[in-house]
Formats: sequence, structure tokens, C-alpha cells
Amino acid sequence: MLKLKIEGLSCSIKNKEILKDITVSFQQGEMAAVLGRNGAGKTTFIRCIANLIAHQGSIVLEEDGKKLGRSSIAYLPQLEKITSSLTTFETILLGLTKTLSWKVSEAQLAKVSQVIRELKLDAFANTPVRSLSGGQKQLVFLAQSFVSEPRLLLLDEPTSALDVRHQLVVMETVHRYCKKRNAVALYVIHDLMLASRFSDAVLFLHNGMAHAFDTPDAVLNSETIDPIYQIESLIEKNSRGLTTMTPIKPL
Ligand SMILES: Nc1ncnc2c1ncn2[C@@H]1O[C@H](COP(=O)(O)OP(=O)(O)OP(=O)(O)O)[C@@H](O)[C@H]1O
Repeated sequence: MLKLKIEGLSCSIKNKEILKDITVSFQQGEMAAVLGRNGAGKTTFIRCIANLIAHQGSIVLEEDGKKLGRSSIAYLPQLEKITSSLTTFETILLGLTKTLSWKVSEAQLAKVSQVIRELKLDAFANTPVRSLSGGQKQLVFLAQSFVSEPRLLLLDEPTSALDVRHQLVVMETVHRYCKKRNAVALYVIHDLMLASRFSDAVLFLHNGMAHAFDTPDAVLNSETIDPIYQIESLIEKNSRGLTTMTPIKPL
């Protein structure tokens, strides 16, 4: 059984305490949404797990008691400006850098082609990524994070530039991936409805603390959301049993 155990995670940047004593755990097959206001500490949390920022506390990814290393983790940062002239195919291939040598094997090429097909990127395979739209770029980098077949996916706002259809494609792909590969995905997102549709667990960060950590149904309600975001919202179940949220006004 794969587990990600985070105990007493704290992080300070330039003497400012950003994350405070966070203890949460996740297990294989789970997709977990990391939610919270701007500046709550979501990106810092994800980057600490990716071991990109110095932190205190313990973060362990293990399977049946055996620790897994960094090669089992993929991190997708927020969308950034791209200057390289690499094509979609080459960019995704770079996701295999941990295993690439001077010679690219047939198996590695096949993996890249498979991910390209899965995310329907065939039409852009030979296009330089920098000339793609924001949403297309986001899909390419998502493909890059899938290609090494990680057991832990850390995705920072993976749908921020995507139209509604592509948001669903991405979230369904991550969901399928987690179940098929017994992986864990933590994703930062601002869209509470997507979080509700595609999560087994929700972590609400507030002022750097784990304010709530539970199932989406237990957490995504006005009692939790309104004080955090300082809004009035209307949260209901629709006729298909899905949660809907209508933001009414800021408080
Ligand atoms: N390199 C840095 N130097 C100084 N302060 C930082 C740095 N990185 C993050 N912070 C601070 O840490 C806090 C949390 O930032 P973080 O980016 O983790 O928030 P977030 O929840 O991801 O926000 P958003 O939803 O706006 O992306 C903010 O107050 C931010 O100013």
C-alpha cells in the first residue's frame, strides 16, 4: 500500500512562517484537492513535498514500509513563460530525464507517444511548445509529468488555463491515472466545483494551517467555505447528487 505521510510540516521563508505544523496523510488511488485563499500557502505546501523548499517536519512517501525516492514524484508548477524552442514531443521526452542517456530507446519513444495519444496532443506533436496556446501548453506539461509514471503527482493549478472541456479531460485523466497506477495526486485548484467532482480528500489551508481535512462532502459546505473566503455562498446538491456552489457576495 502506497502512503504519503506528512507530519508536523512547517516552513518559513525569509523569517516569515508560511506553513504551521501540518499533519495529513494520503494513500494510493487518492486524488486530493488543496484549497484555500490566495496566499494561504498552497504552492509552498506542494513545493515542500517536492522537496524544493527547506522545511521542518517529516514527509515520507512509502510503499509497504519501503521509502520511495524523488524519482517517484512528478511536480507540475504553475504555468510559466516558455522561451525554449523544443517541440511538444521533445518537451514530453524530457520528463524521462531521470532515465534518458545519450540514446533514446524504443520503449521511451513509445511511452511519449502513448501519453501524447492519451492527452490528444497528436496535432501539436511537432509544434514548438512556446507557440501553443496557454491551455495547450498546460496539457503538454501535464503530459511531461505523467510520462515518467510517477507514484506521486503534485500539480499546481493544472486546469487554470483550460476551457471547461479540457478541465474535465485533465481531471478525468489524473483520476484514471491514480486508480490505474495506484498513485496519489495532490492538486492545487481554485475551482471548488471541480475539487468536489474530482477528489477523495480535500485539504483546506488557511493562514498556513490545515484548517480542514476530510472528504469533499464533509468539507465543501457554507459553514467551512464562507468564513475562509469571507463570502456568502449557496451550496446545494443538484438532481444528479452533485454539489453546486453559487457565490452570492463578498462579506
Ligand atoms: N519566495 C518567497 N519569498 C517571500 N515570501 C514568499 C515566497 N514564496 C511565498 N511567499 C509567501 O508565502 C505565502 C504563501 O504563498 P503561496 O504561494 O504558497 O500561496 P498560495 O496559497 O499558493 O497562493 P495563490 O493562491 O495566490 O497562488 C504568501 O504570503 C507569499 O507571499
